[in-house]
Amino acid sequence: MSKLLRKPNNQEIAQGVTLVHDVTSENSSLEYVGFKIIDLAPGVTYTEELGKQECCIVAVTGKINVSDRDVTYENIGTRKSVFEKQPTDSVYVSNDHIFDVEAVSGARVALCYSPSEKQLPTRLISASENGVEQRGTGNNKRMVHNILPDSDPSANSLLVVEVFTESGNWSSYPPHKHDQDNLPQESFLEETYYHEMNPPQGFVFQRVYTDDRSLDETMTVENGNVVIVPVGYHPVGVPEGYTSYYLNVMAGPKRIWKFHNDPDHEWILKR
Ligand SMILES: O=C(O)C[C@@H](O)[C@H](O)C(=O)CO
Repeated sequence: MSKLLRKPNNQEIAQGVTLVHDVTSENSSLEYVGFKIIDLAPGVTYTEELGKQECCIVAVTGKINVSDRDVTYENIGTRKSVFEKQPTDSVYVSNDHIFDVEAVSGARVALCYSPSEKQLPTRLISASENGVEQRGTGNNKRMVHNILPDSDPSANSLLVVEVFTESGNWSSYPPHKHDQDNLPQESFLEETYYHEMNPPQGFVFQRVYTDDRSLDETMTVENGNVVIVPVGYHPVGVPEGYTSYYLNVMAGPKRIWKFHNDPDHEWILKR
């Protein structure tokens, strides 16, 4: 099994709280990005003390209340399935806070982390604030929900987006990378991909590779899997009949998404 591909772990860590994924700097090669998926049964509360990390709490599905013990946002979350293709609500909580996530209905919640020292205000990022972008042409069309783009100064390091790629299409394509801290040409951002497919028996292919091919892995990614992108290009191809959803978390030393296209494939943009 690839070191970059994570299957759901589904560990019940408390009654009604299932830790589906847990990517940390201890169990991966990532330094800047941490990622969890938790499933909560209705009425159950998950609590976490952040320490020196900031967190973007994304209501992937279901309704939740989120509190940093100072401010509380109630009944947030907009969809039963990501494939309703509606943006959802999220909450940014800065380092050194304790937060509670209480499930109003059964809920799947993504917790996106990055190391952080400087406190910023807790903030509701409402669904209506998500910039919805249609990118690409032909079989490269995809739709993006910008939850925490680099134009939004709410976070110190985190960048968070959702991407929907229709049947037979490609995204993160032509292949691009962001693994050099060399602005203004390119930024260094690690990344995680949390994938879902509709219908759920579907799969996508994701390749992660570097110019020198010291890393070159092509993964068959199934519903609920996470792909870790420490470096390299990371295109996604979606087979006919299936729609792909993924939630991207990116972070690095500078909060700028400046990518570099693979020169071998950049011509695709110029057709
Ligand atoms: O435009 C896309 O296809 C989405 C990707 O850019 C994705 O968010 C990513 O690769 C980030 O580096």
